[in-house]
Amino acid sequence: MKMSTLNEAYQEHPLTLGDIIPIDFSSSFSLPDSHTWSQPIDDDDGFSLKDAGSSPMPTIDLMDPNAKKLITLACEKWGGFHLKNHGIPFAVIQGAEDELQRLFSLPPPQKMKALRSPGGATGYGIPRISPFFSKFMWHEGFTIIGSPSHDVKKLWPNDYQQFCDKMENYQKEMNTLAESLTEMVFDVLEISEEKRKWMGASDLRMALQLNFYPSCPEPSRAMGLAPHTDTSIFTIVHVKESGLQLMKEGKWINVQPPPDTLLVHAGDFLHMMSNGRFCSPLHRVVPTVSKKRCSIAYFYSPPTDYVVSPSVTGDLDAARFRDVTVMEYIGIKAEKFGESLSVISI
Ligand SMILES: O=C(O)CCC(=O)C(=O)O
Ligand SMILES: [Fe+2]
Repeated sequence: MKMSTLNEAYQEHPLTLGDIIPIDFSSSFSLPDSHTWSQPIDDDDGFSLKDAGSSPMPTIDLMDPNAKKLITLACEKWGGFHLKNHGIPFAVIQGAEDELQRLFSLPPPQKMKALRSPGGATGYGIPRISPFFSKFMWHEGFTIIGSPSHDVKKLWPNDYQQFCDKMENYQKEMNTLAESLTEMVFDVLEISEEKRKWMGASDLRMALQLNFYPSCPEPSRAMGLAPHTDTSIFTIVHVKESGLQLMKEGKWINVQPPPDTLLVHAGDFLHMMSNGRFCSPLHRVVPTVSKKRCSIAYFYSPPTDYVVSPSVTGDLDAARFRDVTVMEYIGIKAEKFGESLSVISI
């Protein structure tokens, strides 16, 4: 069996404990200086968070006979879309969300038992991108790769099976969905059968990120999740609340998901494979209200030894990125973060 992508790559890029351990949010009645971002978040571009009620990004019906074309257009224009009729049973999504709530409701000392190790990829902790910012985010997370049993046993020694079952069901459904979306864009990009050999049924190697944004005493000065792009082909996010924003033409756009949809967006690997045609949108989460918020992000990526290379279809096009293995790119991202795509640009 292949080693998991992130577990392997992160061993080389350990963090300090200060960049893993969250504060005790439940006893923070005002925003500490360490978590206060300099600008009130909703003032920087005049795009009011009070308009968070609808999303300008397209909603695509997976059952639509034109789905492939619509997905292509949305990936070109936005780097993402809302997906309805995605086929994932409500009970599977609700099951995962219930377990997420159960986990983050544990008392802080209990959650600390499953703390991510400095060179590790899975378990409990603050966002892995924290070292790139001078302030901390109003966020706690739990990362799962494959079976979560190793980490969850530390939280519920006798009662971990339910959590594992719900998360594994969720991962299986997400894998099937991500694979069919990826097949569509790979067809459009004329990616060869040879380059798709890694795709296969019930692959549990992908990362699942449970995000929890505790209720916040001063939301307009806090950052839920700082701006980043994802290291994936596609990321599929289950989220109900507002707060997620995508950067489009220099402006932050609110992308409040319509009911019963999943949010799908491209990551850096699809950007590279499409030679820049599909964007990997910069995105962030801002706490819009003092209420808590949660999301589940599934990152669909090729195996570590896969060579990501731009698919150049037109005769006049030249590759804009050099070939890079998934492992190498994860290493570049761990060091260079937002500069990573320019590091491999030709
Ligand atoms: O919480 C969200 O809406 C987005 C989460 C996200 O961007 C991530 O986990 O990479
Ligand atoms: Fe993300």
